[in-house]
Amino acid sequence: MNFIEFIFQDWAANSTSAKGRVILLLFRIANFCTTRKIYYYLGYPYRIFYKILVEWFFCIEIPWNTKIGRGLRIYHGQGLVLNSQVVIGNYCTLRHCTTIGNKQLPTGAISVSPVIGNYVEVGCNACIIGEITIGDHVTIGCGSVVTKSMPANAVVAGNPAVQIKTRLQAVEVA
Ligand SMILES: CC(C)(COP(=O)(O)OP(=O)(O)OC[C@H]1O[C@@H](n2cnc3c(N)ncnc32)[C@H](O)[C@@H]1OP(=O)(O)O)[C@@H](O)C(=O)NCCC(=O)NCCS
Ligand SMILES: CC(=O)OC[C@H](N)C(=O)O
Repeated sequence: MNFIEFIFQDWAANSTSAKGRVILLLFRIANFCTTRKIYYYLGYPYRIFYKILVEWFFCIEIPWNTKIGRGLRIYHGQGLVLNSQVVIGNYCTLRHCTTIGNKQLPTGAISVSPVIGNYVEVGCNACIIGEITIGDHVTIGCGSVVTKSMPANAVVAGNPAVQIKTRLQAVEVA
């Protein structure tokens, strides 16, 4: 992927959200610094600019080096906080007031962060924390607190979040 393809890889997915497009364009320019060591050094001033603009003014924290697949969609573009160790697959959707990150373990150590599959849809006000895996095509309901791994195609909701149905069942009912 060349630079232009790299920085516009989320553009089409955010066709209904100019703000989502701008935030992810700014992120991908910073994220490009992960692709070669020379860009890590050359991109340092830009990463400071990115951090100040996106964290302080847009109130979105997506660390520059977070591993995120193509086609991420951000709806509503506020109050979103990701840990840099989070891994997100292709074509996922994140909404406002959502946190994805680590937790403190009983030993006092800090856990690793979630690994999220492809085509995962996250409702608003969700917290997804700890060493867990979210399978492909999972839907996470609004207000969910997800602390356990979830299988592919699950629709999960609640605090603590549990599987309430599969995505196929959700489609059959609709
Ligand atoms: C999780 C979700 C996808 C499920 O949708 P659905 O398949 O239509 O589910 P249903 O409405 O049939 O609900 C099934 C059960 O789960 C419960 N439930 C649904 N969403 C829930 C949620 N977010 N938290 C807790 N319980 C939830 C319902 O109350 C219902 O319980 P019941 O069987 O005791 O009556 C949806 O409710 C949701 O939360 N979507 C996120 C949307 C969002 O973020 N919108 C904001 C836009 S900005
Ligand atoms: C707040 C709201 O209903 O937003 C709708 C939007 N399409 C979304 O799914 O995020």
